[in-house]
Amino acid sequence: MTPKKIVQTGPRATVIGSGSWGTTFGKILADGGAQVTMWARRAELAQEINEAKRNSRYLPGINLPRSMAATHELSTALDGVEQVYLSVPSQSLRENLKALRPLLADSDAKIVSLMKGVERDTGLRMSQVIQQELRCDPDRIAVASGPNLALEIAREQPTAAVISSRSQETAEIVARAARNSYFRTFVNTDVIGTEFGGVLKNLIAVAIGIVDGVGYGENTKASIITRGLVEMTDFAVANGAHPETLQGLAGLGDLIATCQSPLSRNNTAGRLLGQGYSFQDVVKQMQQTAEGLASVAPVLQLARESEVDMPIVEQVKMVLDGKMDPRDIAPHLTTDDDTPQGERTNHGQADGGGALRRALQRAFDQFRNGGGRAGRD
Ligand SMILES: NC(=O)C1=CN([C@@H]2O[C@H](COP(=O)(O)OP(=O)(O)OC[C@H]3O[C@@H](n4cnc5c(N)ncnc54)[C@H](O)[C@@H]3O)[C@@H](O)[C@H]2O)C=CC1
Ligand SMILES: O=C(CO)COP(=O)(O)O
Repeated sequence: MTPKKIVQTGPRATVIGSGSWGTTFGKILADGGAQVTMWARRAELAQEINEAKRNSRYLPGINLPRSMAATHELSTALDGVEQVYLSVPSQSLRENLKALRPLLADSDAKIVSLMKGVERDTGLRMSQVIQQELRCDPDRIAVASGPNLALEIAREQPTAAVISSRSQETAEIVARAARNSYFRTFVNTDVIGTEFGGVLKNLIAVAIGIVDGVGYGENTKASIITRGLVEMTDFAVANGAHPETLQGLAGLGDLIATCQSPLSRNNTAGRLLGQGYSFQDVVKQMQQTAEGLASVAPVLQLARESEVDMPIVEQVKMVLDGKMDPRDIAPHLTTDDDTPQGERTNHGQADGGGALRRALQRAFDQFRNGGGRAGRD
């Protein structure tokens, strides 16, 4: 095949984090014409990317674009940057932002989260942590999500994603940069729904891994995926998302990809739990980030606060805590009482508008009390 000729006339983009997704996203941007610098924690990895155009630990067998540069010096990485893409484990984002902040003090660069977790101690989404730590205009912040298993995209398999920002203009600027012959980006302005889609599908993927590990078949998995989407949508809508976002790439799309693929780290972690490994053993065995494991507790806390039932996530937590034998997991069979439950796939409607009504009530209460809780949308 004739090598592609790509002219790097696009924006100067820096990716913070050279793991599997950060490096893949750097390739997406470079193949779309951006001038890409990767920041890596380890000097040896920066050197490997620069000299061999490889990241052998995270993307074995993948040739990276010749134009892609890398450094382990943050100040070099951020010099003159127009777009900053963040791809570190969610629990380490805040500490990384503290180092970035002085270097971006005079910058109006767009800041894009590629991450799919919530902060364990605060329950905040990544865009909220960015806004807090960089103290920047939320219109400069975007998030990327969708069915985006890194290795498939690094192999240039055709894929779609969504870029979301409160500002349509920012979403479009980022979507134009993060687009090439094998990667297509759509836009929306529902940041809450887009971020929660990515967080919640990880938890459902852990559940699917567990039942897979136990040896249950397709009926069980399809039941959990379908009920999982209801659970994801109820939760996201109660926390301010638009239900249609959860039917899109960042919700259903990512749920399908993550629940089906052995490449998924969340799915893999679940499978190990289902095979009988303890939570501690699973954490030791995982070579890469499985965000779902850290997001379970804060998501359940938010669910309690917003009065949303999450039987699947509850049972995942019980398995993680060693309080439920994986063979007993059957979250789709959970019901509050003996009365047959409505299927409720039209969120905020068939339950008498419960989730929607509760979200409106909360907004009204916050308004009456003179504003929302700090840091939340
Ligand atoms: N891998 C994938 O297919 C996709 C991953 N994501 C999300 O991207 C985010 C990053 O995940 P991956 O790149 O897959 O993880 P990974 O485990 O492949 O790489 C994580 C990177 O962060 C670095 N790192 C670890 N701790 C750090 C710290 N304290 N400070 C700075 N850097 C640190 C590691 O050295 C590594 O380079 C996660 O939120 C994940 O959910 C989103 C879409 C696809
Ligand atoms: O987010 C992903 C695919 O869209 C990657 O999923 P895992 O983090 O489970 O590998």
